Amino acid sequence: MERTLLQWRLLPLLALIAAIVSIFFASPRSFQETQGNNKKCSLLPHDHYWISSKRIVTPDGLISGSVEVDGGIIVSVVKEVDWHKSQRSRVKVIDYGEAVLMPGLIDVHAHLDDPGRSEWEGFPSGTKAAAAGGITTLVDMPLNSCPSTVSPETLKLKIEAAKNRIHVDVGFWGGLVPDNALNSSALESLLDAGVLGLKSFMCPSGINDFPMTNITHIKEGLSVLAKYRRPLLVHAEIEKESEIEDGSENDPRSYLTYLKTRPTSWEEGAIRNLLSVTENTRIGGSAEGAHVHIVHLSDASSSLDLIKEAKGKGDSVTVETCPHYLAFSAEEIPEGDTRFKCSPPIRDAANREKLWEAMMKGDIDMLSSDHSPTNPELKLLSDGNFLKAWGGISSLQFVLPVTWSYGKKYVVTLEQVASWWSDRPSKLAGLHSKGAITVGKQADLVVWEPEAEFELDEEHPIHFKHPSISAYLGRRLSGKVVSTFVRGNLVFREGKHASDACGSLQLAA
Ligand SMILES: NC(=O)N[C@H]1NC(=O)NC1=O
Ligand SMILES: [Zn+2]
Ligand SMILES: [Zn+2]
Repeated sequence: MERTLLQWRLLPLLALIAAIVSIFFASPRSFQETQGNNKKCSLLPHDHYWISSKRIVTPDGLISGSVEVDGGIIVSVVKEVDWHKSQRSRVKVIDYGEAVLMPGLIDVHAHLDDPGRSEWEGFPSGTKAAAAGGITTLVDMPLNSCPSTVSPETLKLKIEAAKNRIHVDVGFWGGLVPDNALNSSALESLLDAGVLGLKSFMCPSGINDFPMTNITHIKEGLSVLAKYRRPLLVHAEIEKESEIEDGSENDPRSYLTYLKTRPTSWEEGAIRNLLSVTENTRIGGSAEGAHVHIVHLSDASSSLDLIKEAKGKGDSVTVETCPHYLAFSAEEIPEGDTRFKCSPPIRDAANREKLWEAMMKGDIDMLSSDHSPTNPELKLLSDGNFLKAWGGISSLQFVLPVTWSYGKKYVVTLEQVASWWSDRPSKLAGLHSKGAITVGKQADLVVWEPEAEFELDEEHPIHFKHPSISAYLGRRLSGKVVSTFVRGNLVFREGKHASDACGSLQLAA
């Protein structure tokens, strides 16, 4: 009798003590304390936790093990064999098993069109798509928003528009245009305001307040950029006579007509011209410290050869291509299907093959989306007029599975994907606290299942604003994003976003 009574009194007491102890150890620090009083930034109520995976992509190769995140920073990376129970007993462990844990993607080339053309995309939808695609940082292009980002005042408008509306981290490129290119104090004030570098066009951009630059503008721009050690990104096409003038004699619904209006000689001519000033970026040169990055290379022949040659001579030059040039070929673009229109254009299958070879050899340094959406009406989908439709591919959410799916044939490794999408882009943009799973870096991470296949059908949730204009619709891809972490915040998990937009602005200091 006495024993039962004792049990009755002691048991609840013991249970209470156990509950208090377990609460204390399971949630080590109050979430509110550590997340700037905002519980809604993350789908995970922990600030200090471990992530385990059998496939973690680190700079030292693929490991099976665990990554410890505390306060948004990677504080340890431990191989499975070295991971002792004592290390994890006090904190949450998320075990992703066979899913791959990789640094989050850094997309250095996206047009979010905000402010001013947010009906084309906008910061909320664009960054939600990024998070759902495993992109943890993107750098927004200075054109297609209105006004273009070409001065401290117009950068300020971007910053205002992005506040509390971005779900991943966002930086900005400024525009190098004739108005500021020959005015070093104007350029300096734009760089002082925090743009990560500049972007210019060697042909008409299609946007009225973003005129093209000539080689003198570019040369002057580089001399200012040298002081800041920031890059110039260049859209390298130059208008030359084409095989057909304006296509008026030809069928505007045929992709071949459009292709003939922008031949490879446009890229080659621009790159030849551009590389006449990049010798200044060599060590000891007048623009040492500046760097030239050629965006969205399409021509894998003469244009690429010129770039390789310049690199060989010590010019500070890099080049990117985009998933659409690696996934599609001119031969397969249906008549009137303007979803595939972009510039420079998607070329033939033999060129695509050469682009992949250059990726595998390391001659092309990195990838970017060049997500350049518009209002569906401007894609002229029912007309199918390639000559009049808006040029730009919508892809932001799909770049990881597209790279993986189309790279399978070439036996692309996970380490290469991380190099093309995280390491190299972080260096280009000067985002040195990002881009790798190593101690001290920000915990920008993507968890994904390379083997999981899915169909981009009507049922697939697409977060960018106008899914109907994406050339990827209807494709079957492999590589499903499971979770995305931005500075330790779990911003996306299994189709769901954290409710608040807690991305931070990445301004150059
Ligand atoms: N203005 C703009 O976004 N242009 C982009 N679209 C495209 O296809 N190539 C570009 O440079
Ligand atoms: Zn461009
Ligand atoms: Zn672009």
